[in-house]
Amino acid sequence: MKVIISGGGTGGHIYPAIAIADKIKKENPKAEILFIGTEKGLEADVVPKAGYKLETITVSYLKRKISIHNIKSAAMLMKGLFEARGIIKKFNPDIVIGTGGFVCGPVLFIASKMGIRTLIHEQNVYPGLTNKILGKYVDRIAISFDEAKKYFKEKGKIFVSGNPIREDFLKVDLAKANLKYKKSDLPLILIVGGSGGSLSINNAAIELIKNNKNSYQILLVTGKGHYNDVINRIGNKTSDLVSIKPYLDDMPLALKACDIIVCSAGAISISEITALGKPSILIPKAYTAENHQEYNAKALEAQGAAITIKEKDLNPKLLSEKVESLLTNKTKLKEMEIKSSNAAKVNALEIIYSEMTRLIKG
Ligand SMILES: CC(=O)N[C@H]1[C@@H](OP(=O)(O)OP(=O)(O)OC[C@H]2O[C@@H](n3ccc(=O)[nH]c3=O)[C@H](O)[C@@H]2O)O[C@H](CO)[C@@H](O)[C@@H]1O
Repeated sequence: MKVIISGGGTGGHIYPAIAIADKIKKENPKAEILFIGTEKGLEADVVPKAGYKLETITVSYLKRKISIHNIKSAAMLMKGLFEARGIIKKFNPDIVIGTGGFVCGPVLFIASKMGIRTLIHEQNVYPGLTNKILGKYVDRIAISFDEAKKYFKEKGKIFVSGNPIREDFLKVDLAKANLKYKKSDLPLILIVGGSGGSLSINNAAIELIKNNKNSYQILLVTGKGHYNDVINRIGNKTSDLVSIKPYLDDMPLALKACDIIVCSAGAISISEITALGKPSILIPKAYTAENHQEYNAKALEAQGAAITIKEKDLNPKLLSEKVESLLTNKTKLKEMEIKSSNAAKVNALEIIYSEMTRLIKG
């Protein structure tokens, strides 16, 4: 079996792609897998580290309105289409899978025109622009939430899979996780603003760190682009109970070790949080397309597994109150853990794998 997988830009698109690749390899160790991404996206770092070959193409994002930017992007798109065609022709895959991000546009479009089987996966309730356009051309559309159905015209191609997450999250060892991330018996608060970090979450976390009365540990993951600024602003106003990292390559260990996670509301982060049954304080990023992170967060809050703070309401005092009120109410924390586990959907990989094999055979 030969498979091309394309997905890029942010972790929310790349990690589902890696999870699908790992599943294919597990079921079919002889399968050949090639990733197509861009040089600048997070995939350029993460995909080779996961042990997969990555080819890159030229790509630029489209704005949702007509603009000069879009004319330039169209020229780059033509180049990207040409490059994608060359890579696909040479590799000769049985199927091409897309997990979102602009890079998927030319790859999946040209693959469909070349008569190759195609499948896309959408992680959010509100689909990304690339996937909405691709819906017309691909053979199958995997969605994670029933509500996403209404945004695609091609109803007959849709199936609900849920979000695929890396198997490491499902088999992570607690003792190993604690050894790596817990420095004492105090509760651990993991703070992370998705794969790119979040300025407003970092701002609130800096104050939390400066004012921490040594009642809990903090692991702040800033995002690579924010790290130096955060370190400069905190200076020496920190303690042994605080750890600050730009990015974690072993998120399953950190998530397993934490008692509460404070996080933006990306769809893949939420799937990982529920897979490990963690209570969360979710701060949806306000500028995401159609405010989709707020929908993600509200859905989990409605199930009693999370507390949501809107980005515009976020301040260090409010965050600190929410963290402390959870830590002092063990019954509520336990309840949230159970409800978080109940919200988990962990068979997405089986569903996607069986659909893709059916598609290849058919
Ligand atoms: C700003 C924006 O538009 N973000 C979108 C993007 O987000 P983003 O990439 O932030 O998405 P998520 O929060 O869903 O996923 C982040 C992924 O990166 C991993 N991770 C993160 C930090 C780290 O240090 N190490 C690490 O491994 C997480 O474990 C997770 O697998 O894609 C998601 C899925 O389409 C969307 O729901 C998000 O709204």
